Amino acid sequence: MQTKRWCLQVHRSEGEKTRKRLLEEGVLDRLCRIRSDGEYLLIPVIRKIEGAVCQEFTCEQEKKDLPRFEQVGGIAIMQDDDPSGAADILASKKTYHTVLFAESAVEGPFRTKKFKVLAGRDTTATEYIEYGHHFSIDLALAYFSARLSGERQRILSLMNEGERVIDMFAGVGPFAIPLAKKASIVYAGDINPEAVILMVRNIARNRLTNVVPILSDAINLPDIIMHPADRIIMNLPLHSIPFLTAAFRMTRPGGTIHLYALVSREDEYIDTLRTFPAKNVEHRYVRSYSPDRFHVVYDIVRGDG
Ligand SMILES: C[S@@+](CC[C@H](N)C(=O)[O-])C[C@H]1O[C@@H](n2cnc3c(N)ncnc32)[C@H](O)[C@@H]1O
Repeated sequence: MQTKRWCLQVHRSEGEKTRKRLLEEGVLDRLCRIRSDGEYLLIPVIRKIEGAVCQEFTCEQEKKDLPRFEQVGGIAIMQDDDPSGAADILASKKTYHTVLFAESAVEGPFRTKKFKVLAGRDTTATEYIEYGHHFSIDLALAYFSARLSGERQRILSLMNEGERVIDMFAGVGPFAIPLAKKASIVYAGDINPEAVILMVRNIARNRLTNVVPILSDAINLPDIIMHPADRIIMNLPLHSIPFLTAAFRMTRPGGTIHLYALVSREDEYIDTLRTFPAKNVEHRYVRSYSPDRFHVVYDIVRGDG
Protein backbone atom coordinates (compact mmCIF):
# COMPACT_ATOMS: atom_id res chain seq x y z
CA MET A 1 0.00 0.00 0.00
CA GLN A 2 1.41 3.43 -1.02
CA THR A 3 1.03 6.04 1.69
CA LYS A 4 2.54 9.35 2.86
CA ARG A 5 4.88 9.11 5.86
CA TRP A 6 7.32 11.33 7.76
CA CYS A 7 10.92 10.33 7.04
CA LEU A 8 14.53 11.39 7.45
CA GLN A 9 16.59 11.92 4.29
CA VAL A 10 20.19 10.87 4.95
CA HIS A 11 23.24 10.14 2.83
CA ARG A 12 23.67 6.41 2.08
CA SER A 13 26.88 6.33 4.11
CA GLU A 14 24.86 7.41 7.20
CA GLY A 15 21.90 5.08 6.47
CA GLU A 16 22.58 2.12 8.77
CA LYS A 17 23.76 4.29 11.65
CA THR A 18 20.60 6.44 11.39
CA ARG A 19 18.31 3.41 11.08
CA LYS A 20 19.80 1.89 14.25
CA ARG A 21 19.47 5.17 16.14
CA LEU A 22 15.81 5.60 15.12
CA LEU A 23 15.12 1.99 16.09
CA GLU A 24 16.75 2.54 19.47
CA GLU A 25 14.71 5.72 19.99
CA GLY A 26 11.52 3.81 19.12
CA VAL A 27 10.57 6.09 16.19
CA LEU A 28 11.52 3.91 13.19
CA ASP A 29 8.39 3.01 11.19
CA ARG A 30 8.91 -0.70 10.73
CA LEU A 31 5.75 -1.17 8.64
CA CYS A 32 7.18 0.91 5.77
CA ARG A 33 10.10 0.05 3.49
CA ILE A 34 13.19 2.32 3.49
CA ARG A 35 13.67 3.64 -0.06
CA SER A 36 16.49 5.26 -1.98
CA ASP A 37 16.54 8.61 -3.74
CA GLY A 38 19.81 8.97 -5.69
CA GLU A 39 22.63 8.97 -3.19
CA TYR A 40 20.20 9.46 -0.30
CA LEU A 41 18.02 7.09 1.71
CA LEU A 42 14.55 7.98 2.96
CA ILE A 43 14.00 6.35 6.36
CA PRO A 44 10.34 6.35 7.51
CA VAL A 45 9.50 7.37 11.09
CA ILE A 46 6.27 7.02 13.08
CA ARG A 47 5.87 10.75 13.85
CA LYS A 48 7.20 14.16 12.86
CA ILE A 49 10.66 14.53 14.39
CA GLU A 50 13.30 17.20 13.87
CA GLY A 51 14.42 17.32 10.23
CA ALA A 52 11.61 15.01 9.00
CA VAL A 53 10.02 15.50 5.58
CA CYS A 54 6.86 13.89 4.13
CA GLN A 55 7.27 11.30 1.30
CA GLU A 56 5.43 8.36 -0.32
CA PHE A 57 6.26 4.86 0.99
CA THR A 58 5.19 1.29 0.43
CA CYS A 59 3.82 0.11 3.77
CA GLU A 60 2.32 -3.08 5.16
CA GLN A 61 -1.00 -2.74 6.91
CA GLU A 62 -1.13 -3.39 10.67
CA LYS A 63 -2.08 -7.05 10.98
CA LYS A 64 -4.96 -6.40 13.33
CA ASP A 65 -6.53 -3.36 14.94
CA LEU A 66 -5.17 -3.36 18.46
CA PRO A 67 -6.86 -1.65 21.41
CA ARG A 68 -5.29 1.63 22.59
CA PHE A 69 -2.27 1.31 24.84
CA GLU A 70 0.85 3.17 25.94
CA GLN A 71 4.21 1.47 25.56
CA VAL A 72 6.99 1.72 28.15
CA GLY A 73 9.90 -0.58 27.29
CA GLY A 74 8.54 -4.14 27.14
CA ILE A 75 5.29 -3.21 28.89
CA ALA A 76 2.03 -2.19 27.20
CA ILE A 77 -0.40 -0.27 29.43
CA MET A 78 -4.08 -0.51 28.46
CA GLN A 79 -6.83 1.90 29.39
CA ASP A 80 -9.41 -0.90 29.59
CA ASP A 81 -9.55 -4.13 31.56
CA ASP A 82 -9.61 -6.19 28.34
CA PRO A 83 -7.77 -9.56 28.63
CA SER A 84 -8.48 -10.57 25.03
CA GLY A 85 -7.17 -7.23 23.69
CA ALA A 86 -4.18 -7.71 26.00
CA ALA A 87 -3.45 -11.13 24.45
CA ASP A 88 -3.55 -9.54 20.95
CA ILE A 89 -1.14 -6.80 22.03
CA LEU A 90 1.23 -9.34 23.60
CA ALA A 91 1.23 -11.40 20.40
CA SER A 92 1.75 -8.35 18.17
CA LYS A 93 5.43 -7.77 19.02
CA LYS A 94 8.16 -10.03 20.38
CA THR A 95 9.51 -7.25 22.59
CA TYR A 96 6.33 -7.00 24.72
CA HIS A 97 6.64 -9.16 27.82
CA THR A 98 3.69 -7.83 29.86
CA VAL A 99 0.36 -6.08 29.32
CA LEU A 100 -0.97 -4.04 32.26
CA PHE A 101 -4.24 -2.34 33.04
CA ALA A 102 -3.93 0.85 35.13
CA GLU A 103 -6.50 0.37 37.89
CA SER A 104 -5.98 3.85 39.32
CA ALA A 105 -4.87 7.32 38.28
CA VAL A 106 -1.50 8.57 39.57
CA GLU A 107 -1.95 8.90 43.32
CA GLY A 108 -0.22 9.48 46.64
CA PRO A 109 3.00 11.38 47.31
CA PHE A 110 5.01 9.05 45.06
CA ARG A 111 2.65 9.67 42.07
CA THR A 112 2.38 5.95 41.24
CA LYS A 113 -0.56 3.95 39.81
CA LYS A 114 -1.98 0.57 40.77
CA PHE A 115 -1.75 -2.03 38.00
CA LYS A 116 -3.31 -5.38 37.19
CA VAL A 117 -1.39 -7.80 34.94
CA LEU A 118 -3.64 -8.76 31.99
CA ALA A 119 -1.20 -10.84 29.93
CA GLY A 120 2.39 -12.03 29.88
CA ARG A 121 4.88 -12.02 32.74
CA ASP A 122 3.65 -11.08 36.21
CA THR A 123 5.72 -7.92 36.63
CA THR A 124 5.55 -4.14 36.58
CA ALA A 125 9.30 -3.83 35.97
CA THR A 126 10.90 -3.29 32.58
CA GLU A 127 13.89 -1.82 30.77
CA TYR A 128 13.49 1.32 28.71
CA ILE A 129 15.86 3.12 26.33
CA GLU A 130 15.50 6.85 25.56
CA TYR A 131 17.95 8.61 23.24
CA GLY A 132 20.58 5.96 24.02
CA HIS A 133 20.13 6.13 27.80
CA HIS A 134 19.12 2.94 29.63
CA PHE A 135 16.56 2.96 32.44
CA SER A 136 15.35 0.28 34.84
CA ILE A 137 11.77 1.08 35.68
CA ASP A 138 9.13 -0.37 37.98
CA LEU A 139 5.83 1.32 37.26
CA ALA A 140 4.21 0.17 40.52
CA LEU A 141 7.10 1.40 42.69
CA ALA A 142 8.11 4.71 41.08
CA TYR A 143 6.58 7.17 38.62
CA PHE A 144 7.71 7.02 35.02
CA SER A 145 6.27 8.35 31.77
CA ALA A 146 7.85 8.17 28.33
CA ARG A 147 5.67 11.07 27.15
CA LEU A 148 8.11 13.76 28.28
CA SER A 149 11.02 12.48 26.16
CA GLY A 150 10.76 15.46 23.78
CA GLU A 151 10.64 17.89 26.69
CA ARG A 152 13.80 16.39 28.20
CA GLN A 153 15.59 16.90 24.87
CA ARG A 154 14.32 20.51 24.72
CA ILE A 155 15.86 21.25 28.14
CA LEU A 156 19.12 19.58 27.08
CA SER A 157 19.22 21.77 23.96
CA LEU A 158 18.83 24.92 26.12
CA MET A 159 21.77 24.01 28.35
CA ASN A 160 25.31 25.30 28.19
CA GLU A 161 28.26 23.00 28.90
CA GLY A 162 29.23 22.83 32.58
CA GLU A 163 25.91 23.93 34.09
CA ARG A 164 24.98 23.00 37.65
CA VAL A 165 21.52 21.40 37.62
CA ILE A 166 19.06 20.45 40.36
CA ASP A 167 16.16 18.10 39.61
CA MET A 168 13.87 18.49 42.64
CA PHE A 169 11.44 15.65 41.78
CA ALA A 170 13.76 13.34 39.89
CA GLY A 171 11.96 9.96 40.01
CA VAL A 172 14.14 7.25 38.42
CA GLY A 173 16.25 9.92 36.68
CA PRO A 174 14.80 10.52 33.20
CA PHE A 175 15.69 14.25 33.29
CA ALA A 176 18.80 14.02 35.47
CA ILE A 177 20.52 11.33 33.38
CA PRO A 178 20.33 12.93 29.91
CA LEU A 179 21.07 16.41 31.31
CA ALA A 180 24.27 15.02 32.89
CA LYS A 181 25.76 14.93 29.39
CA LYS A 182 26.22 18.72 29.44
CA ALA A 183 26.12 19.46 33.18
CA SER A 184 29.14 19.63 35.46
CA ILE A 185 26.91 18.22 38.19
CA VAL A 186 23.26 17.21 38.58
CA TYR A 187 21.69 16.92 42.04
CA ALA A 188 18.66 14.64 41.71
CA GLY A 189 16.27 14.46 44.67
CA ASP A 190 13.17 12.41 45.31
CA ILE A 191 11.12 11.55 48.39
CA ASN A 192 10.38 7.98 47.21
CA PRO A 193 13.11 5.53 48.36
CA GLU A 194 12.21 3.05 45.59
CA ALA A 195 12.62 5.77 42.95
CA VAL A 196 16.03 6.70 44.38
CA ILE A 197 17.15 3.03 44.39
CA LEU A 198 16.17 2.72 40.71
CA MET A 199 17.85 6.07 39.97
CA VAL A 200 21.11 4.89 41.57
CA ARG A 201 20.97 1.80 39.35
CA ASN A 202 20.27 3.95 36.27
CA ILE A 203 23.15 6.31 37.06
CA ALA A 204 25.50 3.30 37.25
CA ARG A 205 24.09 1.68 34.08
CA ASN A 206 24.72 4.88 32.15
CA ARG A 207 28.23 5.11 33.64
CA LEU A 208 27.69 8.61 35.03
CA THR A 209 29.83 10.09 37.74
CA ASN A 210 28.26 13.56 37.94
CA VAL A 211 24.72 12.76 39.14
CA VAL A 212 24.17 12.91 42.90
CA PRO A 213 21.01 11.05 44.02
CA ILE A 214 19.40 12.51 47.15
CA LEU A 215 16.62 10.86 49.15
CA SER A 216 14.82 13.91 50.51
CA ASP A 217 11.70 16.01 50.57
CA ALA A 218 12.41 18.75 48.02
CA ILE A 219 11.56 21.36 50.63
CA ASN A 220 14.81 20.46 52.46
CA LEU A 221 17.11 20.63 49.41
CA PRO A 222 18.25 24.26 50.08
CA ASP A 223 19.75 23.01 53.37
CA ILE A 224 21.51 20.11 51.60
CA ILE A 225 22.80 21.67 48.35
CA MET A 226 25.04 24.60 49.16
CA HIS A 227 26.01 25.89 45.69
CA PRO A 228 23.46 27.83 43.59
CA ALA A 229 22.26 26.13 40.41
CA ASP A 230 22.16 27.38 36.83
CA ARG A 231 19.04 25.33 36.12
CA ILE A 232 16.31 23.70 38.19
CA ILE A 233 13.76 21.10 37.05
CA MET A 234 10.43 20.97 38.92
CA ASN A 235 8.35 18.14 37.50
CA LEU A 236 5.58 17.64 40.06
CA PRO A 237 2.75 19.12 38.01
CA LEU A 238 -0.04 18.97 40.62
CA HIS A 239 1.90 20.30 43.63
CA SER A 240 5.03 22.17 42.52
CA ILE A 241 3.97 25.74 43.43
CA PRO A 242 4.61 25.32 47.23
CA PHE A 243 8.23 24.39 46.39
CA LEU A 244 8.96 27.56 44.40
CA THR A 245 10.47 29.41 47.36
CA ALA A 246 12.97 26.56 47.81
CA ALA A 247 13.67 26.58 44.04
CA PHE A 248 14.35 30.34 44.00
CA ARG A 249 16.67 29.97 47.03
CA MET A 250 18.75 27.44 45.08
CA THR A 251 18.93 29.28 41.71
CA ARG A 252 21.61 31.85 40.90
CA PRO A 253 20.47 35.24 39.52
CA GLY A 254 20.08 34.69 35.75
CA GLY A 255 19.54 30.94 36.26
CA THR A 256 16.45 29.16 34.93
CA ILE A 257 13.68 27.22 36.67
CA HIS A 258 11.54 24.88 34.55
CA LEU A 259 8.25 24.54 36.43
CA TYR A 260 5.74 21.97 35.16
CA ALA A 261 2.10 22.54 36.12
CA LEU A 262 -1.33 21.14 35.37
CA VAL A 263 -3.57 23.97 34.17
CA SER A 264 -6.70 24.85 32.25
CA ARG A 265 -5.15 28.12 30.95
CA GLU A 266 -1.50 28.48 29.89
CA ASP A 267 -1.06 31.70 31.91
CA GLU A 268 -2.84 30.31 34.99
CA TYR A 269 0.13 30.76 37.36
CA ILE A 270 1.58 33.96 35.89
CA ASP A 271 0.20 36.14 38.72
CA THR A 272 1.64 33.75 41.33
CA LEU A 273 5.01 33.78 39.55
CA ARG A 274 5.06 37.61 39.60
CA THR A 275 5.30 37.43 43.41
CA PHE A 276 8.77 35.83 43.01
CA PRO A 277 11.96 37.59 41.84
CA ALA A 278 11.54 36.46 38.21
CA LYS A 279 13.17 38.51 35.43
CA ASN A 280 11.37 36.69 32.61
CA VAL A 281 8.71 33.97 32.37
CA GLU A 282 7.73 32.05 29.24
CA HIS A 283 5.11 29.35 29.08
CA ARG A 284 4.55 26.54 26.61
CA TYR A 285 2.07 23.72 26.16
CA VAL A 286 3.58 20.29 26.95
CA ARG A 287 0.81 17.67 26.60
CA SER A 288 -2.86 17.09 27.22
CA TYR A 289 -4.05 15.55 30.49
CA SER A 290 -7.87 15.56 30.34
CA PRO A 291 -10.44 17.25 28.08
CA ASP A 292 -10.16 20.53 30.01
CA ARG A 293 -6.67 20.38 31.55
CA PHE A 294 -3.15 20.10 30.17
CA HIS A 295 0.49 20.25 31.24
CA VAL A 296 2.36 23.48 30.73
CA VAL A 297 5.99 24.37 31.45
CA TYR A 298 6.99 27.80 32.76
CA ASP A 299 10.61 28.66 31.90
CA ILE A 300 11.43 31.21 34.62
CA VAL A 301 14.63 33.28 34.60
CA ARG A 302 15.54 34.41 38.12
CA GLY A 303 16.15 38.11 38.61
CA ASP A 304 18.59 39.69 41.05
CA GLY A 305 16.12 40.12 43.94
C1 LIG B 1 5.55 13.41 38.33
S1 LIG B 1 6.85 12.50 39.08
C2 LIG B 1 8.22 13.00 38.06
C3 LIG B 1 9.39 12.09 38.14
C4 LIG B 1 10.46 12.36 37.07
N1 LIG B 1 10.89 13.73 37.09
C5 LIG B 1 9.94 12.00 35.69
O1 LIG B 1 9.84 12.85 34.82
O2 LIG B 1 9.65 10.82 35.48
C6 LIG B 1 7.10 13.36 40.56
C7 LIG B 1 8.13 12.76 41.50
O3 LIG B 1 8.22 13.63 42.64
C8 LIG B 1 8.38 12.83 43.81
N2 LIG B 1 7.92 13.67 44.93
C9 LIG B 1 6.66 13.92 45.34
N3 LIG B 1 6.65 14.76 46.38
C10 LIG B 1 7.94 15.07 46.64
C11 LIG B 1 8.60 15.90 47.60
N4 LIG B 1 7.90 16.59 48.50
N5 LIG B 1 9.93 15.98 47.56
C12 LIG B 1 10.66 15.27 46.66
N6 LIG B 1 10.10 14.46 45.74
C13 LIG B 1 8.76 14.36 45.71
C14 LIG B 1 7.59 11.58 43.55
O4 LIG B 1 8.08 10.51 44.33
C15 LIG B 1 7.80 11.39 42.04
O5 LIG B 1 8.88 10.53 41.79
